[in-house]
Amino acid sequence: MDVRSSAPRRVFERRCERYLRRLLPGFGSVFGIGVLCDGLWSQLVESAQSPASLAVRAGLVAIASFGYAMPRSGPQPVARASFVYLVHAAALATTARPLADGLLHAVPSLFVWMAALGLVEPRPRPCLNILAPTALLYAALGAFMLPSAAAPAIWAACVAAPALALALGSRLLHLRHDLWLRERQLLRACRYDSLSGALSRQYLMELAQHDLSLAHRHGRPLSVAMLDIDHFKAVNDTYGHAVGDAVIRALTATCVKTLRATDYVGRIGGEEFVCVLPEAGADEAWACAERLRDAFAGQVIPGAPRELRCSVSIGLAVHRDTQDWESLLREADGAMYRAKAAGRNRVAMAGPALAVAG
Ligand SMILES: Nc1nc2c(ncn2[C@@H]2O[C@H](COP(=O)(O)OP(=O)(O)OP(=O)(O)O)[C@@H](O)[C@H]2O)c(=O)[nH]1
Repeated sequence: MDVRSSAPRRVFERRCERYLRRLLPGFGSVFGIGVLCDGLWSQLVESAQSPASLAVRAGLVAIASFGYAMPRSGPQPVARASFVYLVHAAALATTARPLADGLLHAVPSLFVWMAALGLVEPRPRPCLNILAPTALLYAALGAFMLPSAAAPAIWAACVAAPALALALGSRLLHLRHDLWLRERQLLRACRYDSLSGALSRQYLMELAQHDLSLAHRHGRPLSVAMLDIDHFKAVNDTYGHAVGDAVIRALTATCVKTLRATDYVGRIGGEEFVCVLPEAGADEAWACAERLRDAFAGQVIPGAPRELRCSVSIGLAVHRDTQDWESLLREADGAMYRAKAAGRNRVAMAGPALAVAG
């Protein structure tokens, strides 16, 4: 199966954008240091290099730093990277003035920096958008400053460097996309139960603990419902496990349909589910549980050889000030067992004044 085609491309694109934004300061400053070192080297090796040229370079490197040292809220990273490349390319071109064939001296450095962009921005279009102004600048400089015999060398470099960046980028993009897909699959396998699509026990606990801390902090209500399918073993024994699985899926679907968008459901055991209802006090939780119980009891299980309806027993617990998640869950579990003992297909509320209804 080629999972690549089914992946939401925009999410991956946004991730690439964030990646470029994160790497730009490091990459830009290394580029700037490289440009300065290149200037120093030129001055040491070629005494003709005027100190003024080095000063101009340093000034341009400082200007380029606005492109990568800007706050995150600044312009788009592709525009900033393009600016950094163009200004650094102009800094490299300053060797063109004092040195004979100075422009040709700058080309190898520029070639390396242009080709290296593929490692930072592997997406073809943004990569070309960043490199195009720089390549055009050098092609134009070559046309104006070099004899016609030397200019084609610069033009070849201006085509070959972006081509190399694209080739590097395309390989990297492929690897990163594959890695990203695998990461998503792994995350999905950890967070969701494969049979029902409900949250996994682990992920439900993480979310619930977070929501419980918020409820604590802001003095808001939060309720937990523990659900257990009634006589599930008999369903399995009578109709087989495939129908049992359909019952599990039907209960999840009922929860998803019945709960509010801010509520969530997880499967924490074979036929046991937990619903977390943030912002719901006792009355709202009770109404929600009754709605859910009623909806499930009225649902015909798909795939059963004859008309089959199942029921669920629900235990409710409402969070109090100092309560932790484990004890809240224990209370909901205790209430659910009382709902079973009272005859099943009913809702029970934990607490000193025990209420059971169905
Ligand atoms: N089909 C299916 N069955 C499962 C799954 N996980 C657990 N079970 C079965 O769920 C049944 C649980 O039965 P019990 O705990 O005895 O409870 P019950 O029959 O629902 O009885 P009460 O809870 O007292 O109403 C067992 O037969 C398990 O084999 C699953 O993923 N699919």
